[in-house]
Amino acid sequence: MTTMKTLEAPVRLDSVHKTYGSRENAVAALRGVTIDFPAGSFTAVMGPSGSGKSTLLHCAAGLDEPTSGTVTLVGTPLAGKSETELTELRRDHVAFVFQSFNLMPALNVEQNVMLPALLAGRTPDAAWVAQVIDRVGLSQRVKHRPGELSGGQQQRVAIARALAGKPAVTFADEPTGALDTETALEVLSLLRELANSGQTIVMVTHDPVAASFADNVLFLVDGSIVTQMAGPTVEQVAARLAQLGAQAKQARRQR
Ligand SMILES: Nc1ncnc2c1ncn2[C@@H]1O[C@H](COP(=O)(O)OP(=O)(O)OP(=O)(O)O)[C@@H](O)[C@H]1O
Repeated sequence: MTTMKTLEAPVRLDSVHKTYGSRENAVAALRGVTIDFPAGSFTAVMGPSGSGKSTLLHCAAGLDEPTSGTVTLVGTPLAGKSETELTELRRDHVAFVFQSFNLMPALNVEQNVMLPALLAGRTPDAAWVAQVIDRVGLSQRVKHRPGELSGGQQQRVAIARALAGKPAVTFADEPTGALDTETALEVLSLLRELANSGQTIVMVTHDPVAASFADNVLFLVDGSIVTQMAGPTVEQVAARLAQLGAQAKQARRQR
């Protein structure tokens, strides 16, 4: 029995606007985004280059501050929070998985997975660390350094590190961008499992295959969510992207 579904969504954006620069240099990266990411949901964020995907992820994670509107992360409104408060909130509830893995090259697999706990001044739970490393299939590699692992294995270390802190939310920015097809599928299956076990996953991707692992796809154009797709298939996502691309081209011609 889980009570997850009855709780407030761990990530909520309400009328979020983000404008970079000012006056003649102003760029409206988000233009009024309202969306809830429910507990245990896996959402893919897609859209053309420059449509605001990374900005949405950064605002949702408290890494960037909206110009207006509100972001609520695990029940805490982010407005007015200090950098220290935001760092603590992220440390306790949020994990990140990036295209570039972001592992420490001098540390082995086990040490990389333990690092967030050590940085937070906590004693890592060795049994749990061993369990998450096993879960991503790397228990034979605990003493290896990132340089001795394949790209897919490195990304699995990054996912194990994300898992180790038992975060409520994982933000992933093109997590399979640097991986071959087979390892990409392994990483996506892991993210899918995490969502099934109650974590909330928000993933920016350009890849319809990656998006097809999500429960829901948000399509951003020019800083607005123009459409959503539940239960996406690769073909449906690819077709919608092509359609949005054609519309954007036509809109540019008419300007
Ligand atoms: N720090 C910044 N200063 C000025 N403009 C920015 C900054 N960051 C992003 N932008 C602009 O905001 C808009 C949205 O950028 P964002 O990176 O969110 O898009 P994206 O959809 O993630 O793009 P891509 O798929 O190319 O990574 C773009 O026009 C971009 O040039």
